Amino acid sequence: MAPRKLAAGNWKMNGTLAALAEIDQLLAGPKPGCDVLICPPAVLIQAMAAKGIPTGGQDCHANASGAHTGDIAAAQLKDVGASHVILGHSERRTDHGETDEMVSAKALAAHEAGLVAIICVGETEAQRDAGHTLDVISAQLAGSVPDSATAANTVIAYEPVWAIGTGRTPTNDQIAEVHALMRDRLSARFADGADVALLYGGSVKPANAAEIFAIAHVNGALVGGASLKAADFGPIIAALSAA
Ligand SMILES: O=C[C@H](O)COP(=O)(O)O
Repeated sequence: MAPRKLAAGNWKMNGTLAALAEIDQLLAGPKPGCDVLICPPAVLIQAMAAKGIPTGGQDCHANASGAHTGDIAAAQLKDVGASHVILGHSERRTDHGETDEMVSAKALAAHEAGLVAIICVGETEAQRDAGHTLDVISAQLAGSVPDSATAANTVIAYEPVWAIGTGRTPTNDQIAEVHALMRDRLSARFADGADVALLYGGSVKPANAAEIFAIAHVNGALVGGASLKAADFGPIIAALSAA
């Protein structure tokens, strides 16, 4: 089995019920040649899933239930229609102090609840400038991906922190280097590591999508800002379908 192609939109803390109509219209067209997923704020998951839109969460707690005010369990995401959950996004790692160990525990909880975990890794600009990118990615993969991972329940997203929301992207060679490393590491550790989908994320837009999707071991994208507008996300889905 080859990795499945996935165009995943991360709405972050954006969007309202009114925004669902636009994305609904986009996905109502002919079936694309790739999987499409929208990860809206948690309060919109149920309404989005009810429209038949493949939907994911942006975080979950490592525990199945309990006294954790403000948190959401993986099974609760699943209960309202989510199929995936983004974990370890750099904004969670920075804003909420999430460590690799915490991300791994959350991913295990997601797997146990029957969700696909989209586990994010990525270096800061300082780490890249210091020549530490490959070491950082290796350590994040080793620490954030639990032993329960398979190609069916896990997707890895490479998101250089400095490329998120900045309009800057790595060179094609830089993306290729990290994706090849991730493929090697996953293949060495997991029997079906060659089939785990690897996404690139960070300032993906219609103008650069086709070029990024042509890079070896790039199986799709985790798209932030450009997933909020059908006029932008549509061409990205089309580029991945054609890749
Ligand atoms: O999860 C998505 C990423 O953080 C990328 O965001 P962006 O496409 O707005 O740069």
